[in-house]
Amino acid sequence: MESTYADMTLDQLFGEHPHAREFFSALGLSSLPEGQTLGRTVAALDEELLLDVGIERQDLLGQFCDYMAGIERLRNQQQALVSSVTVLGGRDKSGNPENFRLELRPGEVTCIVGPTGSGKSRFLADIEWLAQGDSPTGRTVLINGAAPDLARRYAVEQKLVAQLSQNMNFVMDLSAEEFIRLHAESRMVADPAAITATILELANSLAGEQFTPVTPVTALSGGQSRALMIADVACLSSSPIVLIDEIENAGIDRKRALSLLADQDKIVLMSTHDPILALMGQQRLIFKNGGVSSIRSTSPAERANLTLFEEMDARLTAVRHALRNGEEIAGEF
Ligand SMILES: Nc1ncnc2c1ncn2[C@@H]1O[C@H](COP(=O)(O)OP(=O)(O)OP(=O)(O)O)[C@@H](O)[C@H]1O
Repeated sequence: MESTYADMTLDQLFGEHPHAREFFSALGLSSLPEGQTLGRTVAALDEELLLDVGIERQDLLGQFCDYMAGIERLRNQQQALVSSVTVLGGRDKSGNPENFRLELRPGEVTCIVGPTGSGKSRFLADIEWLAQGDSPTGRTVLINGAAPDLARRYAVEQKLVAQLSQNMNFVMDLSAEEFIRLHAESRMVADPAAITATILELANSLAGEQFTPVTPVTALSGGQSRALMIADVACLSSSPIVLIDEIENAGIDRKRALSLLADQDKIVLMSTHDPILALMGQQRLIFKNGGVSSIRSTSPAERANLTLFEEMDARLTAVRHALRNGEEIAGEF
């Protein structure tokens, strides 16, 4: 394991494992050269710096591995909490039975597509509510194959489901840093300052437009709030299920946001009208008239098309930027 981490560059390491950064921040080693491998970085660390943090150079990688193994254990515990979510079909708006049994596992992204008003948000609401045949759709949600107990349905702490919805309005008079730090402290993490810094950095890497730690949460744009909440859910929330009601048009790096959540072994369900997002999931549910009309796995051919659509999207993004900069939209884009 030590050599795997040692051979990764720091930007790779921090990109794939957001928690890795906290280990170094907690040691006071926050400004590390990100282009270098971890092994080289450790070899080049100043002797006095190491003396200050009280750690031997040869022990640093081993301690880092222990820390990462601890993070993995925590993740497994969370996974043990919810190893599957099963949704049993109910009925569509006309009362026709849906006849499906859907099993969702940690680390999977499931997309929900269908025309406006076809019941996508209702489906997410059924999961959020852990419906037991008692919602307008008559669907039933099982956790680990069984009906969840009442405490789970009404829990305010340790909620199973975190929800990211399209409209996010903050009403608190706090800066982004204060807001996240309050959350970190309430979750009693070992180093709230370090995790707050990680979340703010991650959110900025997802958001199109940067914001600073002192930006009031009420002044964040839609995309920035969205990015902040995604980073927060990925790093701080213990909820194993994440429901996302549309992240298109939010001006954030959608692909990274999704893989970040899936990498944290969350069960991700996302309602979307965006074809790129719809093909990013492992499977998609197609809605009609309030019911699931079919379930499709993303095929290899669709994945190949996704690459093409992403290139088209990148071109359109370039046009959008050029328009915003007042440029003429002519020639190659
Ligand atoms: N199976 C159902 N039985 C009864 N009512 C339903 C059913 N499914 C959805 N509805 C109701 O239909 C309305 C529209 O559904 P919903 O808001 O979920 O659509 P949507 O696909 O999310 O639309 P949009 O894409 O515009 O957000 C809601 O009032 C919802 O409660």
